[in-house]
Amino acid sequence: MKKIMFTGGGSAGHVTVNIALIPRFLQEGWSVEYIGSENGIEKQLVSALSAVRYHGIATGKLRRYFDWQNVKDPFKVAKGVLQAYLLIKRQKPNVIFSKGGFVSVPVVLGAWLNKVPFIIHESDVTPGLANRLSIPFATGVCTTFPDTETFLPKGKNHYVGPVVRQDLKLGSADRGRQFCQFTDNKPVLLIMGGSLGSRKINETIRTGIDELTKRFQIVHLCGKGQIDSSIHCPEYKQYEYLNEELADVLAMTDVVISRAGANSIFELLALRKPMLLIPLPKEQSRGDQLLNAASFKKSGFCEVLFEEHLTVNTMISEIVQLFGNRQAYIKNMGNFEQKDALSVVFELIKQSAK
Ligand SMILES: CC(=O)N[C@H]1[C@@H](OP(=O)(O)OP(=O)(O)OC[C@H]2O[C@@H](n3ccc(=O)[nH]c3=O)[C@H](O)[C@@H]2O)O[C@H](CO)[C@@H](O)[C@@H]1O
Repeated sequence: MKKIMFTGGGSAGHVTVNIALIPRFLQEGWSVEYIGSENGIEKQLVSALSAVRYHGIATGKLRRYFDWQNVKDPFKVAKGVLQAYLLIKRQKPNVIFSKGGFVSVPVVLGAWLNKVPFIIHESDVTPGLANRLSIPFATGVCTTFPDTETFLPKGKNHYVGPVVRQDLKLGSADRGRQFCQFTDNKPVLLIMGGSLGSRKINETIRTGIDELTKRFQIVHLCGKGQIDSSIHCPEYKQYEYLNEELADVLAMTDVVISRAGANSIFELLALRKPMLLIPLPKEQSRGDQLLNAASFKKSGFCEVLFEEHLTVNTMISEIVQLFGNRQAYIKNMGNFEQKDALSVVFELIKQSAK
């Protein structure tokens, strides 16, 4: 039986592509294991898959700011490399697939030391730090955006397009309304502040709640620990994070306000949901979401509101306008050619396996 090990984590954006691919490998009779951090979101998401064995290793975060943890973290990374090396040596996978995020670096090094081929996936236009460190050792790199090629060494690039979880397309609007106790005579606005939530977006939404609920029923995915229990409004439902219910909630959704994380926006595109994107600003990131949002805007899939212009008033006027023009965005999204990226990546991994 062939064996694959997946890695990737830190935020859900570094896990969902793996979650999309895992069922295909299981269906094809592969044994599937996962290496992630001891306590990250990947552990929570992968633990729900009973057929997948999870291994936790020590990880250090690659921070862009000063923190005393930065002094301890190199030791944790070294421990993680040793753990990953020994795990891979013992488990003998035929191939490793890495979705990036800081947990993936020790795994990639462990794979390289054990001479196990590994494929990387990069969802953003520009490769993240963890992937940049890993690319020189990788067998190949799958990309969501065609433009990523310019940042990769010759011969390693495989432009595959977005890999979207199949079950997201199977939602039911009726089940979504039942879950949220919503009616079907008022439009639904979904707010996704990225997989970890966004404080700034959360605050703005909550300040504008009276005005917004005049027009919309609202589902707010606000991030861990960010529920505001002082708000009691039947047309405003808050959740830290939704798993299996997300497909149903998306099915009943008319318009979305979202960060511009690559996985989220391609899922919204696949489901033809008009979106107002508020990309994570440059000060808090390497600017990948600004590029993602610009690319979607150019194709007519979304409107963009920069965080420096974000106020209750700009947000409400932009979302009302987007809702009014929603058919135009839906039409543009209909022109996007969906490739079967999942099968392409599956074949590529299969061919690379030793
Ligand atoms: C702060 C940060 O580092 N953000 C990065 C991170 O975003 P982030 O982790 O937010 O990732 P994405 O937006 O790409 O993906 C989020 C995933 O979580 C899922 N989801 C979200 C909320 C929820 O309640 N339930 C649920 O299932 C979405 O459907 C999606 O599949 O990775 C992305 C992909 O590399 C990057 O583009 C982002 O810049």
